[in-house]
Amino acid sequence: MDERLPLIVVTGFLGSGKTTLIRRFIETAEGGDSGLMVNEFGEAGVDHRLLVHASEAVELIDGGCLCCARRADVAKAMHDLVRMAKDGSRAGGGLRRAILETSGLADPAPVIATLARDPWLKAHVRLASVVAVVDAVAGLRNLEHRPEARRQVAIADTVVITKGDMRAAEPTARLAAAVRAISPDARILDIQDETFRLGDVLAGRESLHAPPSPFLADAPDHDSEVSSFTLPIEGALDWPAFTLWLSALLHAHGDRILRVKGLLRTTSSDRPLAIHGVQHVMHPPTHLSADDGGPSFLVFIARGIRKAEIERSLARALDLCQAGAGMSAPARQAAAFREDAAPAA
Ligand SMILES: Nc1nc2c(ncn2[C@@H]2O[C@H](COP(=O)(O)OP(=O)(O)OP(=O)(O)O)[C@@H](O)[C@H]2O)c(=O)[nH]1
Repeated sequence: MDERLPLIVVTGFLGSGKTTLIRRFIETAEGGDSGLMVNEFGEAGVDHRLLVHASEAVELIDGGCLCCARRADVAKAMHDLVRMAKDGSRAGGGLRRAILETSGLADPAPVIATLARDPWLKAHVRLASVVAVVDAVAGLRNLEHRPEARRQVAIADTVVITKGDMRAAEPTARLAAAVRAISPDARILDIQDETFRLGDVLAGRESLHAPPSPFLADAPDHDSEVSSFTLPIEGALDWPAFTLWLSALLHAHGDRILRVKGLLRTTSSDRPLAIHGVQHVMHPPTHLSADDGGPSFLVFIARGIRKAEIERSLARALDLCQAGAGMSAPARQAAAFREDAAPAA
């Protein structure tokens, strides 16, 4: 019997639903004994703080994209989880699997190749599955326009389609055809399907994956115009004004704002809110189960938009609202941002 710790790599484009899928699994009886490694593209980790509420064994690999600078950090996090699995030091017993969530812009192939090259890890870890998450709202566009999204699907043995419940969702058959064109052998599952079981995807019971071919392990060619910045937020935000501003901003500029997320203290709740915007869509916010005392901030991953411009636009929107300029002021402010932010021709 193979005694090595199963590793499940979960990849997928920005905002496709990776953390949500993992979180749902680790909250089940079957998924509780999972060790997690989370890599985020931005400077500040949001997923990590969301997952830490559900699992004790979470390693954050922050401050950069996994496929470039952080491979040594993944190897170290993996070492830690293997030790935890073996010595049973974790309250509640040892770990039965490790799950690695890559950043939404990562090419998972170099990381997998790194793990395969480390003799100690090779002896202790078995790559059980590479799961790519594709969302039914932005997925087709991402597969068409984003090389990172295509690479993530190309290396996956399992592709999970999310967000089929949303009004703007594309039909599953169209998504499946786009996935098959890239990865003809991948198993394609839709979380809306009543036969869908999280354990079939994330439990790592069997090894599905063939090792990635060496050419996939070449250095990825990132879109150098994509950058990430963090806006620290002092005090409690005026929630109605903020949501109007953010919805209008995504509506007008979602083609350049690939992802926005954050943990915020607001006037509407005594617990921090996790907010998620994915391109043009703002998802409903969720509450952290308690205030963990961590900082309040917004993270943007965007193309051709500067931090100072967003900062100015938000500050003006909130000021206008405080000055009693009416609730449409924040939205007007966000929409007007197009002229402010348009890159010089
Ligand atoms: N309606 C709906 N919303 C979903 C589904 N899956 C995820 N979401 C929402 O989509 C938003 C982004 O989900 P995440 O799980 O944070 O996505 P992610 O891929 O981890 O994001 P990054 O780590 O930033 O790349 C959140 O608001 C989720 O609640 C789904 O199947 N249906």
